[in-house]
Amino acid sequence: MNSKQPLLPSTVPSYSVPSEDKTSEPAVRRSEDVRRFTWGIFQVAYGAPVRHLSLSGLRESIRDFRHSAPSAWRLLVAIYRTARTPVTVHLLAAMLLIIAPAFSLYISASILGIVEESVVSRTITESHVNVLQVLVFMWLFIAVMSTLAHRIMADSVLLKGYLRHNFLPQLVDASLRLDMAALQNRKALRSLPEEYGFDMEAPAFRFFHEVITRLRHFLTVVAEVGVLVMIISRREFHEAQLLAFFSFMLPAVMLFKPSTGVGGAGYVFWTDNVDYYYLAALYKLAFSHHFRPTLERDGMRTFISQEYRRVSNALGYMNVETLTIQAAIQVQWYWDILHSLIVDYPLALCALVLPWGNPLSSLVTMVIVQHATMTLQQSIYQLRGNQGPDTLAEVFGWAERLYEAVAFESELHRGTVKYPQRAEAKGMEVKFDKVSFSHRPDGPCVVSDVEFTIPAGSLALVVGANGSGKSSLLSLIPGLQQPSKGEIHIDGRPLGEYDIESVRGAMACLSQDEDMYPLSLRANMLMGATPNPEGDAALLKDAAAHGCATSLIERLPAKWDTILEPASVSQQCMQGCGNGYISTATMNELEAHGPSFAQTSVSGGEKQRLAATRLFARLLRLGERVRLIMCDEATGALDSCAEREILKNVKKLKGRRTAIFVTHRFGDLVKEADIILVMKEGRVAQSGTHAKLMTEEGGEYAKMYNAQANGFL
Ligand SMILES: Nc1ncnc2c1ncn2[C@@H]1O[C@H](COP(=O)(O)OP(=O)(O)OP(=O)(O)O)[C@@H](O)[C@H]1O
Repeated sequence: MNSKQPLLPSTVPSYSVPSEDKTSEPAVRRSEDVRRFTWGIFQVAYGAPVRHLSLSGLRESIRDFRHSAPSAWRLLVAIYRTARTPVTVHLLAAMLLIIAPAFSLYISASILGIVEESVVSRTITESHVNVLQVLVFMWLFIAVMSTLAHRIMADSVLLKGYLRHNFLPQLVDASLRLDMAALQNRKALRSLPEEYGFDMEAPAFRFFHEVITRLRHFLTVVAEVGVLVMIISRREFHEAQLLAFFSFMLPAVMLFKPSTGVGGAGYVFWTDNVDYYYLAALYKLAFSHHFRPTLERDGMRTFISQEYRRVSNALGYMNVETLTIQAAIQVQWYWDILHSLIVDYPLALCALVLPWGNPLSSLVTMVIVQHATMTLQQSIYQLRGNQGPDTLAEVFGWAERLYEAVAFESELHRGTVKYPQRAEAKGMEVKFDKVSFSHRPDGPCVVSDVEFTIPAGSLALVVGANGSGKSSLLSLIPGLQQPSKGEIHIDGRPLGEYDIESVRGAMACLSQDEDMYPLSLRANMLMGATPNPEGDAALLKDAAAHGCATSLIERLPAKWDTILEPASVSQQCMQGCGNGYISTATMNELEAHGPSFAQTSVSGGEKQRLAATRLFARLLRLGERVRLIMCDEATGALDSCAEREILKNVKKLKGRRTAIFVTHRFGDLVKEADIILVMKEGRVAQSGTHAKLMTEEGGEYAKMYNAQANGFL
């Protein structure tokens, strides 16, 4: 959708239906790469098809092939080594499917030849009978074998299992190596599985399947045309002409007929019709339960209902269903007629020329034409249907991208120095030396030229207005983001020189909006720890007490085993893929016996209690190893008792560690802080103790403090 398009117009302008219906004959308006035309209320844009036969296109394809072929070959070999037996079976099945239709065509023509000879000579010899029997037996054998081969190719369960087992652990590592910067880079992500793909396709299978299937379908057509040439060479001139016509016209029509009205190119579509977007928004408001509480609360039910009717009337009977346009823009009419004559009704054309030939011979030719066209049709449909948007050269490119993803190494952290575990250390010293940072390379600096030192063991506060850069600043300390300028020093050494995992191992952080992982609460709290059946229960109890979450966990349905947001997996067949609708009784069965993926809702404050409990579990577990505690406005949703209690507990456990708190609430903490950094528009506007900052006249800190203090008057 056009981002400049206002979604909810203040006034709905009158709507006019486009005068021309250009559905069947797209009116091309632009001759550059992207072409556009109007389709009902929609604008359609598509890339000009580039897959025409041209020397430059051919050269480009060959160059792409040569570029990607080594990776493709490497991946094919790796797949073979991973799953020798399933791959061999798969390849044998593919070979059988290549020769089966051509062979069957050959056998049927041979049988018809024998029948024709017998009718002409009015006798059937014993050798003819023997040959006939062998041919029929072979025909049936091939039919059975190709049915089995189809099943093997379609199933591929074993092959997928091997691929999953071999490739997924590598991809898991690759994904976990992606740092925050890389996560914003779509190129780095494009070959990694989607987060919802757990029970979906096996890695590299699609590549293998595409390569084998495309080759198979191509070779199948070649083999069929080859057999047809053999058959034609044995027929009389008149029939041979007829056969030749169908053998070459049919593949030509089928192959050259564009698959859609835009030549099979991918396309996008949108509309500038404001009513359309307004109606879509009203539809969502009416049917989404998410908005029901606010709509009910504000008494908007009647308004939505009336507006829906009004805008629906304004839009009239225009089709707003994008499914039709999504599915396909129809091909030009003359292609459909040509297709119908040559491909769908070949026998009608045959019958046209019948009176000029030998009736028996023509009859045999008609049967051969019937069989040949059916077989060719099927193979060409498969060949075409299998062509996704990518060419074979592009499919080869998938292998290259997979290897790129597996080989990804973070650009950010190359340091190797382990952060020292000194028992006598007071805490972690954090120094910012003229540090600047922006979230995007071309974006504004959200941290600008920041300089400060937080001595080891001190308590530091970061305060400032919303958007002043506090969280961004904190994210630089564990190296989640890389400064664009300047350097951060930890205990006197540049952060970049450290093995970042070891520095992070010495930190315990709590951020603003922390979600629980889709695991049990117990697993959340003890993640990474060696299981200790006796100690764990005590640790969890202690952590929950510190995080004010004891009674909350008691109330949860499965206590510590509760999973707040389980990672759900599919439990239903896909309709429209040969499966029918799932009956109510079947759904009831699933509900009664299947595991529940229902989410357990907790309030914002309860979520923060659990996140705080996780922080305390880490602190209690790692003990002295943690030298820096960072809390980024982690108590904003808590009631004041819980907030006070949790902060008191953090301070209690702080010990000799350094602690950095980002806060908007100027409670007792400000008076205890050794250093307060006041952020304003990405810069440290002031720094010092509370007492010092309060004396700085007209200072940002005093203004904020007084505003809050006066708020309670
Ligand atoms: N991932 C991001 N991508 C782009 N810009 C971002 C991103 N995160 C934050 N920003 C922008 O950076 C600026 C500083 O945001 P930051 O979250 O650091 O401020 P803050 O002081 O912590 O705010 P608050 O008090 O509201 O939590 C803001 O303008 C924000 O919009």
